[in-house]
Amino acid sequence: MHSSNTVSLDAIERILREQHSLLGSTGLGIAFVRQQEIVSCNDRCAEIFGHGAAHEMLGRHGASLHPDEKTFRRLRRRARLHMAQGLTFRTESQLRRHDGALFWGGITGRLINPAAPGEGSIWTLDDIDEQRQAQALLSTALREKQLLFDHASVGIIFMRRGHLTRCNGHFETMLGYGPGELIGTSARDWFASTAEWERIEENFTRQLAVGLSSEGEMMLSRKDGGTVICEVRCKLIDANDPDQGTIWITVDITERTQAQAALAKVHEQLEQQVRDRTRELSATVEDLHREMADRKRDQDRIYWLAHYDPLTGLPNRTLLADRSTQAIQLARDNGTPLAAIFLDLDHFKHVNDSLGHRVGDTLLVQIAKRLRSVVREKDTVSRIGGDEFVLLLPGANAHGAARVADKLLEASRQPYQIDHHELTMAPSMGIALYPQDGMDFDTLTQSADVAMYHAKLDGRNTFRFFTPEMRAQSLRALQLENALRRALERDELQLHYQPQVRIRTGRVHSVEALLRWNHPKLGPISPAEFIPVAEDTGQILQIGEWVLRNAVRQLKAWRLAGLTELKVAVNLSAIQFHQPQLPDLVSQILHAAAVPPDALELELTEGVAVNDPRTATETMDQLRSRGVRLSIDDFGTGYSSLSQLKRFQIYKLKIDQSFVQDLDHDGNDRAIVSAIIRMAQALGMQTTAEGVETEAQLQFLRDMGCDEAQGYYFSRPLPPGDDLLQFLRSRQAPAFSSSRR
Ligand SMILES: Nc1nc2c(ncn2[C@@H]2O[C@@H]3COP(=O)(O)O[C@H]4[C@@H](O)[C@H](n5cnc6c(=O)[nH]c(N)nc65)O[C@@H]4COP(=O)(O)O[C@H]3[C@H]2O)c(=O)[nH]1
Repeated sequence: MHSSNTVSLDAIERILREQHSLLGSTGLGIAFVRQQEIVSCNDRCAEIFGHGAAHEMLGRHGASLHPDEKTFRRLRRRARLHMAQGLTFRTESQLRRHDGALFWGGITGRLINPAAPGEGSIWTLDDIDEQRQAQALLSTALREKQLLFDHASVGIIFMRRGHLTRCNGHFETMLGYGPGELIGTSARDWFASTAEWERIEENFTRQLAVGLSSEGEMMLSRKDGGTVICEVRCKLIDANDPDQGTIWITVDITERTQAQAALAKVHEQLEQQVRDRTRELSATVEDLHREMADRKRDQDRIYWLAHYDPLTGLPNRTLLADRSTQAIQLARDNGTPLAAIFLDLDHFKHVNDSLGHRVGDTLLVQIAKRLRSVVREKDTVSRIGGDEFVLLLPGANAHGAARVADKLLEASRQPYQIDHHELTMAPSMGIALYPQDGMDFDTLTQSADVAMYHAKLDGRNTFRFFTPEMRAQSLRALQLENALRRALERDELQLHYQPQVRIRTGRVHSVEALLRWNHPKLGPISPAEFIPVAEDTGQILQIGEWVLRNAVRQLKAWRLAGLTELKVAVNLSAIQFHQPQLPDLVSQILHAAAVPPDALELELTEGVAVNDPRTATETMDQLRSRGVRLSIDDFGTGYSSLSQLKRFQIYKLKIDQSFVQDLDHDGNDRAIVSAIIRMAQALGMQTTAEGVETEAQLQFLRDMGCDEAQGYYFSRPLPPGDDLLQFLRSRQAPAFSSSRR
């Protein structure tokens, strides 16, 4: 062997060792294959296929390294085509390990000598199973991501430097753009306004600067101009590199916002309704409270009015009745005494009539206070009428009640000062004791009332204890008083007229009006009986006015019927006479009936001037100056002085019938009557004798020179009917004979 052409054995061995270590140190598996079997391989190759050592691989058929025969042949066909051209065949294919498990391998194959394929091929193998699995995972993840991206029900956009770099279909649809149309657009293009964009940009920039994701709502503009309200969540793609841009997840909340707005509106409306309703309710509740308070106040007021006297604030009759009933029960249960005092103010009416109601009211209030101050706390002082009070004294016996009555009399002596008036007001009191004078409220107060009436009869300004005898006497007076209250309104009063006959001529110049009262149950009641009652209660004023009016009206009728010179005489009570307005009233009545004043004669009793001659004179002057004539009735029974008679310029004296009655057999009466007639003549006054019943009486009177006579001898007092008219006509005074004297 030539040394230059021959390779020494050592050299070959060295080369082989080098190749062996080269094959052993590479990370790739390397195998020589001839006739589809492995003839040589390195350890890595054995390791990849799951063998412990390379020699275990030797002789293995290529097909056993592939998943199946079919795969192996397909790969072999492809490799042969390639390698036959001297090219390296590369592929990735699944292979089978020794334990049967499949794995991915990266394979390259090359023929050792393309010109002689039978020399075999050399294959390298890389275990890329993990890499393939990672790739598979990656592509799955990417696919899933894309799916998510494409089908997400939220808009997803990627922004970089204010421009949209990518977005999903949902976002495009949301804004009404076609696929890809938004790529590259500026956010300003699809923000509802520049201001809105700047607001969002500033917000997001601020929040992203501190590494937070940013959230907010924004208003975008659709391609067709509509507005979309979005909820946005924005995040930097790479927190360390803001240049990478941001990803925005957007949710169209237009409908939700609108629904919320609508809901809020409905809610607000509802709340408004609730507020309105609440306001209405509280107003109603307030009204209700007010109404309840009003009602309570009204009820209290009604109760008060029903139980108290509004003027003095003292309990009224109702409350007195309640308290009396309770006190009576207590007295009965405990066997303790009880007294009631009925108190009536003497002549209180005069104060009212002369000084007016205001003074009268003030006086009553002061009196009420004084009464209260005299009695004890547990006693009741009540006002049951104009000037009537009842004091209920639990625990008081006769002695105690008398003491209280004394104290009341004592207290009443102190004058009351009202304006510039100094007034004294004396009480008349009646005392009734439980149980002897009354077992119940009504009887007890009635007894006290009766006793009071007797205190009045006994001269007033005093008190009397009730006695059973009083009741019988007073009952009639009380009955009359009550009945009299309704007499006028029930038209029970009537006037009868009694002619006054001129003795010399027998003619009638005037008639006297005499009041008649025919009560439906009590029958005819004499004025002598009921006039004092009417005077006592003050009813005389009303009645007296009625008498005046009717008498004058009747006179007018007679005058129109031809009795042109007839006059009428009307009785006037002292109480009427003390009315300051009497002269005006008389004038007004005469004027209304168109009757001349000298056709009216007012009959006064002697007593009218006794108490207050000055005022009486004034009233008489006034009446006379108006032309009215005045006469003194029942002359001889009172205490008229001659000087008074002169001063009063009385027109006529009427001789009381008590003197006339006994003229026949009583020398005294004859003397009195003749003296009266002479005196009257001396003073220039007319005389009329009352109660003339006989011719003898008339004769005497005629002889004495009496001017007129009146009595049953001529006529009883008659109602103004035909009989009377006939009588008057038959004795009509001739017009020429009429004179003032
Ligand atoms: N026995 C007897 N009596 C005769 C005779 N002629 C007349 N009389 C009665 O004598 C009374 C006369 O009236 P008087 O002295 O003014 O007395 C009256 C008068 O003071 C008063 N009176 C009557 N009417 C009124 C009135 O309208 N106002 C006022 N204030 N008092 C009146 O009542 C008193 C009684 O009146 P009367 O019962 O009508 O009684 C009348 C009359 O009916 C007679 O021949 N014999």
